[in-house]
Amino acid sequence: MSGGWDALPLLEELLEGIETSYPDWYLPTAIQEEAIPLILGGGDVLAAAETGSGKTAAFSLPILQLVVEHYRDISEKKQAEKTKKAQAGLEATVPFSLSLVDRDSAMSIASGGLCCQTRLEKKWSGVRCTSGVTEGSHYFEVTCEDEGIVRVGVSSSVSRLELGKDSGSFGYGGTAMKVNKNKFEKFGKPYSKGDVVGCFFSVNRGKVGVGWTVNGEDLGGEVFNVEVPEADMGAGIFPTCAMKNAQCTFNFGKADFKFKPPEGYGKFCNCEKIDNPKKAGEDAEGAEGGAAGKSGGNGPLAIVLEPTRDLAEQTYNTFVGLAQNLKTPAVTSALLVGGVSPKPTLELLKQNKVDVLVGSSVIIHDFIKQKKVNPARCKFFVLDEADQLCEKDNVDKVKGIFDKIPSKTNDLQVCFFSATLHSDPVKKLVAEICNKPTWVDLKGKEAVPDTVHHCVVRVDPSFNFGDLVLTKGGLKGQSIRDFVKTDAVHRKYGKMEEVVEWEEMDEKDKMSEKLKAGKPIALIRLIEQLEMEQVLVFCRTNLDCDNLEKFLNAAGGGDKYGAYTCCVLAGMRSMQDRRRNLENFKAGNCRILIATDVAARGIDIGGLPYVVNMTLPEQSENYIHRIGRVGRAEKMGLAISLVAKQGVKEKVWWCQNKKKPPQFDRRLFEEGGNCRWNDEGRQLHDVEKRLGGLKVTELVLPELKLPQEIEDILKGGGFGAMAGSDASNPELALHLEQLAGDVKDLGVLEFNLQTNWLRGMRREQGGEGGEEVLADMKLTAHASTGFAG
Ligand SMILES: Nc1ncnc2c1ncn2[C@@H]1O[C@H](COP(=O)(O)OP(=O)(O)OP(=O)(O)O)[C@@H](O)[C@H]1O
Repeated sequence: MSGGWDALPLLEELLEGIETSYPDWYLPTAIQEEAIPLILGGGDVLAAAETGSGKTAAFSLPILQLVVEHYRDISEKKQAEKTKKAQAGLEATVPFSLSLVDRDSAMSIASGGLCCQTRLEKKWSGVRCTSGVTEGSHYFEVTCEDEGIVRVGVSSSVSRLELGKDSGSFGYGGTAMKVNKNKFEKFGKPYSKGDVVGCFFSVNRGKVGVGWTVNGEDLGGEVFNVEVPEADMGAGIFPTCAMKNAQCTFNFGKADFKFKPPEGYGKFCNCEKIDNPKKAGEDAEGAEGGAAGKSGGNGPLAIVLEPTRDLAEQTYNTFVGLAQNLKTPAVTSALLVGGVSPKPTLELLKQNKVDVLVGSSVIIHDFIKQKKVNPARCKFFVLDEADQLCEKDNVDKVKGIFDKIPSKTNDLQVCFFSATLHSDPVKKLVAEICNKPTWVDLKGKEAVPDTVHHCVVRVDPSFNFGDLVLTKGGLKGQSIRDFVKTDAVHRKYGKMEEVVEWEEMDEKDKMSEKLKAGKPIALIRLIEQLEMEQVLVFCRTNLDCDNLEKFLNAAGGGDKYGAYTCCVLAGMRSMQDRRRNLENFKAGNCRILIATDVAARGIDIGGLPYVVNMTLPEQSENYIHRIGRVGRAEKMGLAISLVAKQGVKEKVWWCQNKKKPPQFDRRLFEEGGNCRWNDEGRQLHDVEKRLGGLKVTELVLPELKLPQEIEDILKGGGFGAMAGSDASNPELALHLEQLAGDVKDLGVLEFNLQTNWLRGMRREQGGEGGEEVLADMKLTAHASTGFAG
């Protein structure tokens, strides 16, 4: 049982996006419940679930969230960095402490700003005080708290932190050496852990004098007294230390000194200070991040591949719909498919505004090759309808794209989605591009929704189709056969030059041709008998689609009120045509959508009741995808396949070389031509095997005898209605009856409450006029609850 959308770890804005764009998605589907947390958790995911089970949202929701989280992460890191730097800037200006910015990065400063430490053994790390002087005589102390080498002294604000290297820098180290201008001289005595080094110094009109004490012992007064060139003086002279693997604590005089300063030198903290000019730098990156929180290179963060342009467009629309309420940051999706100008997307890509790029594998591959899409930043790679993407022509493109993504550095997450993921090519690609993927297999091999009923109608070509007349449409009363147009594979009904007369054909060819002519007629009988409001019809080839369209138009196409209005969704049509046709069909302006496998895979047409296969698909996987256009989102669907009567075969075009039909060679493929006998028996066997049994119904023209369970559904809610909404369902009917009683009781209760309250009011006010209101209320109650108060 679903825990609801709230049980999924999705952002509030995405839940709002669902509510706004898809108000009828009351609960997540099973694949959404399984896949969303997995994808959000990171790692590669392979998800197989039945057609129409909501797989698109199962990957688009988590991908959108991961994109948002990626940007928020960057934003947060920048914010933290900024805060750290701001903090550092603040503390860097606290007077008489060790600067958090004027220091080497290996030098850490403890809170309080007086204790410093470095663990580098081979390299000097230094730090200067936040305050300095340009005048006067001053004293400070440094206590050594650790083994390691310490060098204590003063330096100008422009000197290097490695004390003693410049002319304005003076140091005395634990190895008993003093240093200025990088000149080391033996001096004083060694000091180390536990010793207190005092530094007394004077600055007077560009002259700097420096001397040291160890544990209170003066080592000889100002042992340096030198003129410092103005350019090396910077802003002034600052207490400084440099160390290797050591720790020490400064005392600028705020606490009592351990040893008295030499005569004439005051507490450094009492000086007329100048501030260390080195402040926390501006955070250029942080400024760029801004409210949108977007940065980190160009190119899309997610690439979603689809096998066809129509599907890519559909998935792109889902991304846009679900991302509606994402504002901080907003997530931009873009589409890149053939047949649609790429300009707007390329412009967005140029401006580095594309977060999710959805497109067909071929086109995205081309644009990557042309360097117009940069996959360098891609972190999420989704293969929808993955089994089709693994087919011969596609798989090289997919691999080509994958190879260009720096998968290791980007920690790339790869997701495969499809109704059928068990083929060898899929397994091979998974092994090549996935890293220990998690499987979500909700249906195993038979990823078919329970809401789809299957039915095979045997077409007997020996039936005299010429006797059938149309009962509807503009040609009502006329024989149908005159309008049937076949693919001319037998030359009888086509407009080919070498017409072969019917009498010249052998029996096998005649049967095949009659079968071809019989199937569109059977389709019309089905549409009429089942009173199909809408149906999606699959044909083998573009040519078959064209011919069926012509036949249906002749039989009664026309506008949306025509008996057999139809439009085509096939690969040979332009993108604009396909889009318009699909929209027309979805809007209910046309009854029959004729499609090829390539065009209709994954297409989502809400509540579609019927699919008819004019011929079975070559691969049984495609049967799953075809029939998956119905029975979506828990709606009932019926899939009917027109299959020849046993023993009869249909000759079909077999175009391996992609020649256009007029150039087709009608000889069989084995003889060097472009034809072959379609093996429907084998195809049916494959489908039956995949589904675990199919109901075969013999076609009896003009009446079709439908299986009882289909008749039952037709008498109940019908196909296209929600599963379980069948009014003949006695349990449901009982439940509705009980509910109706409760609703009625509630209405009575509310009515009584309100009338009593009104009567009370009336009595209080000494009462005129209340009766009218009561009468009014009674009317309202009648209207809303259907009973008298
Ligand atoms: N949680 C949900 N509740 C109700 N309907 C949903 C839900 N999620 C998705 N849908 C709807 O279900 C239908 C099928 O969704 P989708 O196209 O994502 O299916 P699919 O599993 O990708 O199918 P296919 O394998 O055919 O491509 C769509 O109309 C979609 O709007």
